[in-house]
Amino acid sequence: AEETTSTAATAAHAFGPLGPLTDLVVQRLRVGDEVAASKFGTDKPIDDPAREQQELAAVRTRAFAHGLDPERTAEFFQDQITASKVVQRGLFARWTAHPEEAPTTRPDLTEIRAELDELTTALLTELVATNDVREPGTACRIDALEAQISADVVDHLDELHRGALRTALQSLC
Ligand SMILES: C=C(O[C@@H]1C=C(C(=O)O)C=C[C@H]1O)C(=O)O
Repeated sequence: AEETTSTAATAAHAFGPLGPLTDLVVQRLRVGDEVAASKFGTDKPIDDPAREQQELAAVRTRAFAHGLDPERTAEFFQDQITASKVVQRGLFARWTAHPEEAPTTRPDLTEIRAELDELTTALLTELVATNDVREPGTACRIDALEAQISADVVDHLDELHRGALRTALQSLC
């Protein structure tokens, strides 16, 4: 049943010029669910500052190579990491309060991190493709809202993931 749900969610598309980027952001949030499942009930902390710094350093270098602003790009990825931790903390709280909802299998964090690395590449490509659309200003904010609100609906996001999506998109424009 889980598998069917995530396949259907992947098929949904957020609207507007920032829709494809937002679809990737939602995909990354969903990987946050897997990260939570891999850490819950272990001694692995939700926060891994060393891993985060390593990701952000790589992103700065790759942003420059892609012709993107390194600081702005790092800020976007910092938001993705913060949003992932919002999801992880929310799920930890949910699973602690309702142990019957906790995952019964524990995915491998190394494999999940490889998925996150692939999403980083896809996100960088989409940041390049939307560089003009993301010119700071009202038009970008409207495009971002359109993408965000449509993603809430088409991806059937719950309260936790809607909040995390807001965090993930907060410095898009
Ligand atoms: C996803 C993880 O959890 C946290 C979130 C991260 C992210 O979204 O990239 C990175 C490190 C952790 O602070 C992880 O440990 O890999």
